[in-house]
Amino acid sequence: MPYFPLFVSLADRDVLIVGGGAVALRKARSLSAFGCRITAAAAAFCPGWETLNAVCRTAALTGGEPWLWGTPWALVIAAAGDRALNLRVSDEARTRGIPVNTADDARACTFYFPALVRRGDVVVGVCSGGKAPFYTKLLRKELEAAIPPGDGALPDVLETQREAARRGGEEAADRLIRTLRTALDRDPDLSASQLQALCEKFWQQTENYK
Ligand SMILES: C[C@@]1(CC(=O)O)c2cc3[nH]c(cc4nc(cc5[nH]c(cc(n2)[C@H]1CCC(=O)O)[C@@](C)(CC(=O)O)[C@@H]5CCC(=O)O)C(CC(=O)O)=C4CCC(=O)O)c(CCC(=O)O)c3CC(=O)O
Ligand SMILES: NC(=O)C1=CN([C@@H]2O[C@H](COP(=O)(O)OP(=O)(O)OC[C@H]3O[C@@H](n4cnc5c(N)ncnc54)[C@H](O)[C@@H]3O)[C@@H](O)[C@H]2O)C=CC1
Repeated sequence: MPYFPLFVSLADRDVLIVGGGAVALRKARSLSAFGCRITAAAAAFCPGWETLNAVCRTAALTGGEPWLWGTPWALVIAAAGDRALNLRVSDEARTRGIPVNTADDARACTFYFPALVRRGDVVVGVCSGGKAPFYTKLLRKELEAAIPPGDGALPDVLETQREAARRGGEEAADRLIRTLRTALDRDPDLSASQLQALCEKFWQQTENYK
């Protein structure tokens, strides 16, 4: 059964990552763009953690340590290189009703970590139902190439165009987006007011626009 992509706010929420290797770091990097506070706990941390705004606690763990569970975590990621530790962390999180991702066992996950493409507020998450992460990774690379970098500027300006887009119809609305993309492709530094002006010009030139 496929998993439903639930887009939730992590702003100002606490996330626990158990593990300090490359896999834990990749997940921490992905999460750090979403405004959560990250606490990582591991016996050792690989290079790269120092560039992240994460609280790193160095300790050999069994997963049942009371100090690990004193915080109301929004999410828990079990990504240590120790299967027994990851399973214990997964159990402890599930007992508390906390969504948990277990990096070495798809069956011990209550949610999967997606491959991500992010352009500002535009977020695409890819998942293969836990079956083929290397396929998920390829799809992510293809989507990276398909979604222009400038798309991150679109939601803020298009938010102001919803009524006009409804009145203009779907075909015109699609053309408006392509027009803005072309402009951003030429000049990625266009300001919000310049984009707004382009929208107004677009509608003035659009036939049948009432
Ligand atoms: C269930 C899941 C749980 C979870 O969320 O971690 C899971 C589980 C496992 N992954 C394993 C291996 C690999 N995972 C990757 C890569 C990624 N894995 C990610 C997600 C997920 N992986 C979840 C399912 C997602 C889905 O439904 O598709 C991505 C999308 C997100 C991220 O981790 O950031 C990220 C790509 C990000 C990107 O590129 O954008 C690579 C490739 C690489 O690293 O280059 C390999 C090596 C190749 C291989 O083995 O296939 C193993 C075996 C471990 C072992 O044998 O030691 C398990 C355990 C198991 O399958 O039970
Ligand atoms: N889901 C995914 O995307 C992938 C998952 N994996 C799995 O993810 C896990 C981690 O992989 P890597 O980061 O490459 O491993 P790694 O060996 O580089 O790092 C393991 C980390 O776990 C910590 N650790 C291990 N036992 C511990 C203990 N008892 N107490 C505290 N810390 C402990 C180590 O200190 C280290 O920080 C492995 O189980 C691997 O099989 C591997 C590839 C991709």
